[in-house]
Amino acid sequence: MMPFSYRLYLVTDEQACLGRDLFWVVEEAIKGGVDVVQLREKQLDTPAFIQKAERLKQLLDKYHVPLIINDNVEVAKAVQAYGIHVGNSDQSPVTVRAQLGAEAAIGYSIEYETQLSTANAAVADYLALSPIFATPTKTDTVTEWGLEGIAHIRKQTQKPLVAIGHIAADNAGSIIKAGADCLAVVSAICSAEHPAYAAEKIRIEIERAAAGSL
Ligand SMILES: Cc1ncc(COP(=O)(O)OP(=O)(O)O)c(N)n1
Ligand SMILES: Cc1nc(C(=O)O)sc1CCOP(=O)(O)O
Ligand SMILES: [Mg+2]
Repeated sequence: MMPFSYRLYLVTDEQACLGRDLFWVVEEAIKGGVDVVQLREKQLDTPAFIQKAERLKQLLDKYHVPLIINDNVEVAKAVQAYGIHVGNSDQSPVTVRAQLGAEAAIGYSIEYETQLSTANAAVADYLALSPIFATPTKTDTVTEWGLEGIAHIRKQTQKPLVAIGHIAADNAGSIIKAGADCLAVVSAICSAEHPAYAAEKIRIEIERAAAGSL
C-alpha cells in the first residue's frame, strides 16, 4: 500500500488541451498547484503509451509530482509509475496488486456503493467517486454521487476519497467540505485559457475548504 495524500489531481486529455502541447499544459498545471497527474490515453497502443509516459515522467520527476497511469499495467510497470487507476471495465485492483506489488498506488473507481465492501476496494490506496457530477468529458458513467453521495461514502471508509466529474473552482470548496480529500480535474484545467491560473484557483478553494473543516 502507498500513501495518497494529494489534493489536486490532473487527469490528462490531449483533446481537451485545445491544440496546445500536453506537456506545456501539465507543467503549467503543476505551477498552479496540481500535485499528482494521471496519464489517460484511450487511443494509444502500449509502445506509444510507454513512450509518452516516459516523457511525462521525466517532466513530473523535476517537480517531484507522482505519475499515475490509466488502465494499463504494462505501461505502469515499464515507466515505474507511482501508481495506476482502474475502474470496473479494467483489470481488478486485486489482480493489479498481484502484478505490481505493494510499492504501487492503486486507485479504484467506485460507481456502486456495494463495491466498498469488496476485496478490490480493500487493496486500493484511494477510491474515486465516479462521477460526482455528470460531465461531457466522460459520458459512459452510471449515476452522479453528488455532494450527499460523498458525505454518505465518507462515513463508510477511511481511505482517501478522490472526487471526479465536472469539478471547477466554483464547486471545489463544497466537494471538499462534503468529505472528499482530493479533486480530479480534466477540462477545467486542460481547456482553460491559462491552465496555471485555473489550477491555482481550484487549489486555493481546496485549501480554504480544508482549513475550514479542521
Ligand atoms: C481519478 C480517476 N477517477 C476515475 C477515473 C475513471 O476510471 P474508469 O472508470 O476506469 O474510466 P476510464 O478513465 O478508464 O475511462 C479515472 N480515470 N481517474
Ligand atoms: C476521466 C473521468 N472519469 C470520470 C468518472 O466519473 O469516472 S469523469 C472523468 C472526466 C472528468 O472530466 P472533467 O473534469 O472535464 O469533468
Ligand atoms: Mg479505466
